[in-house]
Amino acid sequence: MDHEEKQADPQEVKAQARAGRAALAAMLAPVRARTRLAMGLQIVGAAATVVPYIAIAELAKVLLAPGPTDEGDVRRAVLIAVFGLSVRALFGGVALALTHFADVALQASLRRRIVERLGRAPLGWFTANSSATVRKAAQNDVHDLHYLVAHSAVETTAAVTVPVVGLGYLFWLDWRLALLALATLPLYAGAYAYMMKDFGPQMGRLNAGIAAINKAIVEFVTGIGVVKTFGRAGEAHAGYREAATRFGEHDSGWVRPMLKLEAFSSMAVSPPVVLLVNLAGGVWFVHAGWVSPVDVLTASMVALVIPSVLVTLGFGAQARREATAAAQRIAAVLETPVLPEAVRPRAPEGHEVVLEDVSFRYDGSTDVLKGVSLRLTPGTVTALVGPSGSGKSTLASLVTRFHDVTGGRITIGGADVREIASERLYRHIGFVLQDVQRLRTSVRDNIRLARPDASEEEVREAARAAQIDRRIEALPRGYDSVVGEEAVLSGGEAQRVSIARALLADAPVLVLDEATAFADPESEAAIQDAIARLVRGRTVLVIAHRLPTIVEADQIAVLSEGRIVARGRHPELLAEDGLYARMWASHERAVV
Ligand SMILES: Nc1ncnc2c1ncn2[C@@H]1O[C@H](COP(=O)(O)OP(=O)(O)OP(=O)(O)O)[C@@H](O)[C@H]1O
Repeated sequence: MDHEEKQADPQEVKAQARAGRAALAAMLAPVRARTRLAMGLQIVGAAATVVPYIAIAELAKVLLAPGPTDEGDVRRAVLIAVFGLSVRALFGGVALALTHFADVALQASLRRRIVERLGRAPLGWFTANSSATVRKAAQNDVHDLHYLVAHSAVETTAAVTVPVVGLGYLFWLDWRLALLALATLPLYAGAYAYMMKDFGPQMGRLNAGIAAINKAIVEFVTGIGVVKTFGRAGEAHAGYREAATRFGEHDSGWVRPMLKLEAFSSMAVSPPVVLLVNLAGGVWFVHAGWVSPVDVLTASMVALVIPSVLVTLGFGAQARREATAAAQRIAAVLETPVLPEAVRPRAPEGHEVVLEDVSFRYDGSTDVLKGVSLRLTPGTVTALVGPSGSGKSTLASLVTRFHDVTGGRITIGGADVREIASERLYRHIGFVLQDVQRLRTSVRDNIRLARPDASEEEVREAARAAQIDRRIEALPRGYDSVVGEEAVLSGGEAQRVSIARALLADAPVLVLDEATAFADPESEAAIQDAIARLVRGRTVLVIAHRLPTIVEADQIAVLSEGRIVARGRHPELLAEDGLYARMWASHERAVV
């Protein structure tokens, strides 16, 4: 196991942090004005928080003063306290409402921008991985901004304003009282600075330790079958034990002393200690004749408020860190490459598909397809065959414009696919792929995805032709069953739903990836039958895995390492005695 603890390059970490802050600032720009207004209101509201304390002190002075109590003074003190509380509630409430409205607007606009951007992303961009990223960005990451926008700005403002105004009042009252209110803070700050001294690298080591333990657990669990079979449980445990021991050593070496220090520093700002210091010091001040007992009481109340600022600032910093990371992920999704839409779109005339000298690379350096030219005549089936990795799926995905070619061009009915408006393109071209697109909605809606206005009879007709109608009718709620919940479909069944969808869409050009392995012969025959119906009369490009499709195809294109190395019908290619004949021979051997 690798125990090397990788330390990130500090320059890189700094650049990352800068990029994160910039992404966050750009994302929050639309709500900045409202956030600032809310902070302004909150300063007034928070300053008013101190007013009742002062009013109570004044009231105490009035009540404790020798001689008869002046009712007018009492009433005035009470009114001032009520006024302070009201201003605080009103301004604080409006400030929070403003930031919450800003947050709702920001979330909605970010989600809209994500959807709008993804609507223009090439379909080839949508993989399982990218779907997870998008889901995380649209749900969790956008939500992670909530605390920062709706709460943090306003709460931090309040947390800073209250002690500052309170201290200002204490300085006005007596500077010694103000300093007394701050007396325990240097202890806290000193302990905190000491804890933070080595924090970054130590946390890195701690996280590396946890990662090592997790890795050992995953290794053990995923290999448990092999481990048990060969009676090696002891050895497998050793990896975990070693990782756990290292973690434990580090834990006792750094974390435990830190925890003691933490407890000490928290105690320095805890209410009992603050109260004790202020009252004890206050008693001394009173004896010295510097202040009155009522002033000591007021100062103690203000001193109690001060530590709360530390907690709120801590939360604020944490929220900012999380929001920064979230903003970076959202920014990445918002920068998803998009397929350019033609300014003056063209309409295809006819259904012939022509690939002219097409090249393609995923990564900007290696050509996966090199100078591929191919003509797909309307009403014929072209079968793509070739070894694994030769570029068959890539070629099919270019015809459906899941990606744009990096060289050459592809035309449908004489128009470059890049010049056809995408909505029109997908009325013209249908696809049934292995990685079957199943939506979490009713089977009916899955079938009529391309034609939402299709009648019930048309949906059923398509399902019948795709040989899936009886299976759907046997589902708990028939066509209303939700795919993935009530309708758990096997690979073969899902592909037949896709075929029904393509039949209903009735696009004249069809790209088809035949399923490789759906075991039972009944399902196999049903799919074969459904496909035969589907391809009839269309321009078809099929990634062929089944013998009948290949043998009966009007044209077979043999791909090898991104080039078409042979083209023709089955008997012609066999006679050429090249790659195709070799593939055929090994296939026959495998079948026999
Ligand atoms: N999304 C992708 N990003 C980067 N490279 C890819 C991507 N998809 C495929 N490739 C690479 O392109 C080459 C052609 O892959 P492709 O899937 O088109 O071949 P294939 O003939 O369809 O293979 P198979 O029969 O195994 O499905 C391979 O080297 C593959 O690694």
